[in-house]
Amino acid sequence: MAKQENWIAPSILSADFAQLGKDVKDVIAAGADVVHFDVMDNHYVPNLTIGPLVCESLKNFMVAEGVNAPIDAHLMVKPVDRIIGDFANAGADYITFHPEASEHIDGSLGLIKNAGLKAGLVFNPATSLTHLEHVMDKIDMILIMSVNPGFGGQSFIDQALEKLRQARQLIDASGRDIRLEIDGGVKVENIAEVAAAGCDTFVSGSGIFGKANASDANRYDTVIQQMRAELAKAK
Ligand SMILES: O=C(CO)[C@H](O)[C@H](O)COP(=O)(O)O
Ligand SMILES: [Fe+2]
Repeated sequence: MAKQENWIAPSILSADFAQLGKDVKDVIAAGADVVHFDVMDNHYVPNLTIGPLVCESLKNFMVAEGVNAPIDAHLMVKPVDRIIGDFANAGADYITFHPEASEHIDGSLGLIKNAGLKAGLVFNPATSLTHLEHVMDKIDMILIMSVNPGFGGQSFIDQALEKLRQARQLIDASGRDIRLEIDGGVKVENIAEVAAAGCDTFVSGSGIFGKANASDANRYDTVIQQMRAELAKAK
């Protein structure tokens, strides 16, 4: 299956939570495609973020303001099953989870698919892609972590590039429309290399919402245009 259109997915982990709706509206208006919504439980990962209530408020705000972008809920929650329905009701469009956080990967994927959402598996730097073997027919997204999950602002782990290439081969062999997403340490400087490895969905938190862009009046337009220009080079 040919690579899908490139999507830039700002991670709201690095947004200003005191003005989350405004930050999301501005970043989508600046040309981003997807809202990457990081959910951390202080158990599966050593950090605590936001849950379904915030997802629902954000979705309602987006609908009211005409902000048209899918919400990509990255669940770093163990066990994951109980919270899946809450995120489906809260307006998430994609739900991805980590194989280590599910007792029955096929069952958890089924909960997401039966709720009418797109489903994906997330692979930490040391997690094998073999978890995909028997569930490729239920997957809409593969998310490769290029940092260990838990925090924004970490450095990109280069081994993720080889994993992206392997995942791209699996997607091509499946003949299905499966998005290949990267998460962690993605910036203007390395996005072209990531795209060349087969990625089509680029999460970036600190690279978009970071300090460098905080004081700029066109703060998100500039960085997203630069990312698009780099992606065009990678074609
Ligand atoms: O899932 C995550 C961390 O677990 C975040 O999505 C990720 O770290 C994005 O932040 P940054 O682009 O700053 O690395
Ligand atoms: Fe994430």
